[in-house]
Amino acid sequence: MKHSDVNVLDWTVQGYHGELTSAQSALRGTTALCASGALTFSDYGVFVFEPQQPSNKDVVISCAVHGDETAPIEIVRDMLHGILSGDIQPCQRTLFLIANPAAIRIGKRFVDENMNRLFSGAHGKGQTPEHQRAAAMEHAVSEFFAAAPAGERKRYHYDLHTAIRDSQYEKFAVYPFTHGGPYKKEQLTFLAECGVETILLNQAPTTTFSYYSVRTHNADAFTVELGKVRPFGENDRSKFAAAEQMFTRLISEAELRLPKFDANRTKVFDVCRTINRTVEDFTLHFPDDVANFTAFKQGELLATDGDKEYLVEQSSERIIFPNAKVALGQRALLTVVEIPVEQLKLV
Ligand SMILES: O=C(O)CCC(=O)N[C@@H](CCC(=O)O)C(=O)O
Ligand SMILES: [Zn+2]
Repeated sequence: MKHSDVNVLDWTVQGYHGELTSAQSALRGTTALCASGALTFSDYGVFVFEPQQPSNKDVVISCAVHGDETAPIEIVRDMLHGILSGDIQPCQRTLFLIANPAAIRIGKRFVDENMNRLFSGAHGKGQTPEHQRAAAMEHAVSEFFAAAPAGERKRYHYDLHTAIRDSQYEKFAVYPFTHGGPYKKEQLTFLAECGVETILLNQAPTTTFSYYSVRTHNADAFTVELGKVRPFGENDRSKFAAAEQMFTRLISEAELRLPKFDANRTKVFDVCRTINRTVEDFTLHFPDDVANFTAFKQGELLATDGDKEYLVEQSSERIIFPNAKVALGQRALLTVVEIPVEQLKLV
């Protein structure tokens, strides 16, 4: 059986669940020779492209940390099929990850635990398949970066998601905590070229996949939100065309030429509060159809966590990622305020 005969997404989900024929499962650990290099099917949901010619970038593109966020899964699937068919000819080392096949199978955000709270060691505290898979994803990233040729290299990780709600800014990215380090104009420009012109600055360490790659591997890494969660086949791919094109260019061009940084292109929001759910009796005091980045008036009640009331503290405080159903101890809501790009330490 040839690698190009399989649908990499079906192969991943069925292989993870032990449902492949022996001919299909025999592809695990094998390599397909492609137009510009070799694509190894390292494991279910783990695909490593090594170019024939030396490159200077190591790029990780991941999807399905949340299993119902299908647009990124379609993008990764189609990029892999493009590489196998020769339509995409990468010249940069690239690791593609389909992170949570079990959650894809049931069409849910997760099975037992939110995988995007299990990185940077958090997976060591539990035994669910999601804990194990988060560890496996970290291992795949570590092996990939460790296997790079010697010399000066640039590491990137784009962890692709879609949001549960509508958003006033359809596409946005989370810039993980930099520990005081500068923000990169090149990355803000790359994201803007992807159509991602809204950035959220996280101001604390987290257990997300993107923060893991920043902190552990010194990569430029982002959680990239490409619109709203929809079932497979219902995504309007024209909305992500710029992002797909830029990810393809990133891995296919020896030197990606970007326009000059333009501070006016990007809106930047700083996280001002993280509101956690600590008790069963947690309520959000606004409707489910209130979009991400909606601004509230000072003094308005946002949430109650048992007896504790969370009121809007600042004018123009906006909400993002509200979810009253998160597990106890987890983030149920962030509030953000817009800040001028000029306020950032930029390099
Ligand atoms: O729409 C939502 O409420 C959640 C969308 C989502 O999965 N967002 C990520 C953000 C990760 C980060 O902060 O870098 C998540 O909640 O895991
Ligand atoms: Zn997500």
